[in-house]
Amino acid sequence: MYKKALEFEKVTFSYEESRGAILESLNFDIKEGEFVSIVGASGSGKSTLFRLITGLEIEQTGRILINGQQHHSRLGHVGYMPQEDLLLPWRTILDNAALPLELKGVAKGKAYAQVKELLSEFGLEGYEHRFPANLSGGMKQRVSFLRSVLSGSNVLLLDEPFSALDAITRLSMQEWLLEQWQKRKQTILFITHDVQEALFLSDRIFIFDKQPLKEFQQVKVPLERPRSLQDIDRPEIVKLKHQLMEELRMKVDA
Ligand SMILES: Nc1ncnc2c1ncn2[C@@H]1O[C@H](COP(=O)(O)OP(=O)(O)OP(=O)(O)O)[C@@H](O)[C@H]1O
Repeated sequence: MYKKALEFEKVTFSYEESRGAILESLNFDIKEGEFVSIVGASGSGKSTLFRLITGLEIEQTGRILINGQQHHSRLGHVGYMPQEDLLLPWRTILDNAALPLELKGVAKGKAYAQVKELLSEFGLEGYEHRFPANLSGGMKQRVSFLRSVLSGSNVLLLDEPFSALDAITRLSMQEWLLEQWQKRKQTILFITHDVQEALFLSDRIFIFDKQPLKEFQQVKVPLERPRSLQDIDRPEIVKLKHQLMEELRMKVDA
């Protein structure tokens, strides 16, 4: 039996009961060290799922377990990287990256030392005293990722982290993320609108349909690791990509 990093057991959630449930008795689990992407139409509940996992929203019924444990408050038990980098413009890169440690009460000197150890791996060495406005989009996302890694959790939730980047930067960030994931062996849950990105990165893809979300289709990506960007051009993967895009289109039209 594999170790589970995240479990949903019969989870039901609605923002307002009168408007119906977003999730209804939903069950799924994610293995420790797995990379799972979620694709689905706008409004299908992807961000709501993240808000539940982070503890920003609370389920009405059912259980959510992180590393096999149900927490009274889930806040701080997962690393979360939002769509926009949310770096504080008045703080340097060093101070932005040290924020989760500071919030945990780690002394400033110790927090800086931990950040500095990782700067070169994140391609940020020499930039630590700059402010976010003086960094490229890809670099800002790396600072944001560094911050979620420093949260200390082995479960990371990434909400369309590369959607605002240009195509070339996006591809190099995808490769970089895979390298980091392979090195750190964290569990990643990744929201994207890009089926090709999901295929390149993931072990499994969850396809969210209409609400209420009771169950969803899952696809296991038939690619071994390590992967390179050329793998995406294999005929069987191109075929799967078109199939998934067609299914998503039909769900939107339905
Ligand atoms: N704070 C809120 N209060 C009430 N309803 C909400 C709230 N946030 C989201 N919703 C509704 O919940 C449903 C799911 O929204 P959610 O943001 O989870 O979708 P999504 O799949 O992340 O969409 P997108 O791809 O556009 O980000 C939508 O119908 C949305 O209108």
